[in-house]
Parts: sequence; C-alpha cells; structure tokens
Amino acid sequence: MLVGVPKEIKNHEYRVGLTPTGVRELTRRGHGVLVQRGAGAGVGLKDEDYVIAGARLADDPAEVFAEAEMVVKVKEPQPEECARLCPGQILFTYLHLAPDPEQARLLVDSDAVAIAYETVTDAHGGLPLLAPMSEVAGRMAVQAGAHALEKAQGGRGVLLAGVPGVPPANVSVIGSGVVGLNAARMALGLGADVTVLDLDLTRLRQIDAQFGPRLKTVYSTADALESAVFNADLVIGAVLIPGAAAPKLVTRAMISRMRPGAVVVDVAIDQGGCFETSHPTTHQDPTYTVDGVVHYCVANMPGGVARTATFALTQATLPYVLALADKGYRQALLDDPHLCAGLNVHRGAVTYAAVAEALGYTYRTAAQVLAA
Ligand SMILES: NC(=O)C1=CN([C@@H]2O[C@H](COP(=O)(O)OP(=O)(O)OC[C@H]3O[C@@H](n4cnc5c(N)ncnc54)[C@H](O)[C@@H]3O)[C@@H](O)[C@H]2O)C=CC1
Ligand SMILES: CC(=O)C(=O)O
Ligand SMILES: [Mg+2]
Repeated sequence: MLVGVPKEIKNHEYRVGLTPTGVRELTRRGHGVLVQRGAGAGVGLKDEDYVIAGARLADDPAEVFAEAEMVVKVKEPQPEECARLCPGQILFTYLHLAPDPEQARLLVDSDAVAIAYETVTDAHGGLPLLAPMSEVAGRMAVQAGAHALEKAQGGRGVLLAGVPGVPPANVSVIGSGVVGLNAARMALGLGADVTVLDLDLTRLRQIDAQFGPRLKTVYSTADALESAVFNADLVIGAVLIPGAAAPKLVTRAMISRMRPGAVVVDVAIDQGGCFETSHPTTHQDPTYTVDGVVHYCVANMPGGVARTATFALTQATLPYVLALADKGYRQALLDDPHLCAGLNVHRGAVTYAAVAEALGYTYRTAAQVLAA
C-alpha cells in the first residue's frame, strides 16, 4: 500500500503522523510511503531521515492526497484537506466529528473511509489512540492553568503551590479518566489542593488508591459540581462520553458565580467542551474571558509540545497503521473489532452511532457497510 503523510496545517500544529521509525517499519514490509517535504521539520525530524527510512518526498499536499491509498495525519482534516480526499481513500487521524457538522458533511461527501483515532478501543475498556494525547493534555492543562492564573494573563494572581504561610490554590478536575488523572498528578506535584469529580465510582476508587489522602475524590452530583467550581482557582474540564458531544456540565450561571480571575481549562473542547461558555481557541490566542473567568480552550493542546506528542502518538498508532497497510482496511477492520470501533465514515455513510445521533445522520453499522 502507498501511505501518505502530509504536513499538518492547523494553527501551530507541528506534530506529524509518522516518524522515520514508522516509515522504516512500513517500507521493510514492502509498503511505499510518500511524505510531504518538511512534514516533520517542526519537531526536528529531517526530510533526509525519512528518505533513509525508505520514504519518497512530495513537494506539496496535493501530490500526497492524489497518490496515497491511506493518508495518516494527526489533526482532523481542514476543509482544503477534505477537498483533496479521493473516493475509497483511507484517512487515519483524529476526527472529533460529533461537534463538527461541517467536517462531517465534507467527509461524507468525500466518499473516503475515515477512521478516527479517538474512537478506537482496547480490550480493557480504554481508548488507546486517545490516551497518549490525553496524558499530554492532562499534564499540560495544569501548566496552562498556572500560567493563566498570573495577573498579566487576566488571572487572579494565585500561585498553585502557595508559599509558607499562604495556602495553595484549589484545583478542581471534572472527569477522572486519562486527562483527569494526569492533571491531578501534575497539580498535586506542584502542591495544589486538588479535588477530582467523576460519575464512575470504580475510577474514583482507583485514583484514590493511587494517590492516597493528598487527593480528594468526589462523586459528581449537581451539588458537588457547584461546590467544586465555586471554590476553585482553577477548574479543568476532562469529561468524555466516547465519540459524543461533551455534556455542558458548567453553565454560564455557574461561571458568573466563580471567583473573579479564576481559570477554566476545557480540555474536552475537542468534543465541544464541558463549559457552556467554551469555544475553541488556538495556541496563538489561547484564552478569553467571560464574566471575569479566564477560559483556555485550545483544541490541539499537545501541538504545543509537538515533539513529545509526536513520539507518544506515533508509537501508539503504528501497530494500527501497519495492520491497515498489510491487510487493507476491510480485512483489518473485520479482524479487529477494536480498530473497527474507529470507523466513523465509510464511503458516504456515518458508521459511528454517537456521531450520527449528534448530527442527524442515518447510522449504518460497520458490519453493514463492510459486507456491502
Ligand atoms: N484539547 C485537547 O488538545 C485534547 C483533548 N482531549 C479530550 O479530553 C477529554 C477527556 O479525555 P480522556 O481523559 O482521555 O477520556 P476518559 O474516557 O479517559 O475519561 C473521561 C472521564 O469522564 C467521566 N465523565 C463522563 N461524564 C461525566 C460527568 N457527567 N461528570 C463527571 N465525569 C464524567 C468518565 O466517567 C471518565 O472517567 C476528551 O474529550 C478528549 O478528546 C484529549 C487530548 C487532547
Ligand atoms: C486528541 C486531540 O485532539 C489532539 O491530540 O489534538
Ligand atoms: Mg485571547
């Protein structure tokens, strides 16, 4: 199979879908790889290293999309990338379709086969291709929040750690999955007073056992949420219902009752966000203020630490890239129900239930479209 790797074009997005190491794994199995010149430059991966690994270089994205049987990317395709997709071409990348009707329409119209990293599952109930970026974003959320709490950034001028004689900041984390756990770990490491909320008691038990009494775990009722939000200096939104639009757990009215200069970091923004007042921002202009509360809502947070994130992402995606290239998408999806869970759009049909429901498409099962 010919695998194509275009350079990412989203704002300040320097990650790349395959490293030279991944290219070598593909080429030693007899596959071809076409990499856009400069695709890895932002993370220090040189064109000549891709060539040594067996890739051909393309001068522009048009060449990559026109020739590749499978396009491997990082971020959801931007409109000009959707326009370049070919009928039957495999697109393997993050999609986050439920809150993005425009992209969904373009993918449906493209007649391509779109497999989303974020809905691929594993045998332990996890999301193995979302997890590495959730680890990165969870850890970054605390850095971003700490920075935004500084006065010059519009924050209330609170140091997460406090100092001797002055108490630390209160950090509330909504959702105790991968993002939540990693955010809690960083916030505790900095000495903050940390509360984590979730509806999943098993998950709360696990992180309670992991962190011990330094971490407060709270079952997420409306009462508990209000108390955690109103008393926080920093609130991190880290909830997920896989594939679906994020529930708006924190309303505008709740935001207006927060401490002036408090900060919210809505990591769940890529699924639409869990604060009613959230809208996506970019690394270039990451924050805005509503009712005195600073909002950080960058939808591609790991792009800010693109080198770490590229290696973390590509080591997770590589086995699936190899399966898709070795077997073709149809056989690879039929052989592996967990990879099959990543199929969101197949040749004009929406094949992920939560996306179809959120956007009003007829849902077709993967089994239906793969049998056809
Ligand atoms: N902005 C960015 O750059 C990035 C965003 N993300 C996003 O972060 C979000 C979280 O991802 P993960 O931690 O990997 O998901 P996860 O599935 O590991 O954890 C989500 C947690 O939310 C909990 N939850 C669901 N509904 C809830 C509710 N009503 N109240 C309290 N808890 C609730 C679940 O029980 C689960 O423990 C996702 O939307 C993901 O796409 C991930 C990476 C980067
Ligand atoms: C998961 C995601 O949206 C990202 O890594 O950018
Ligand atoms: Mg701003």
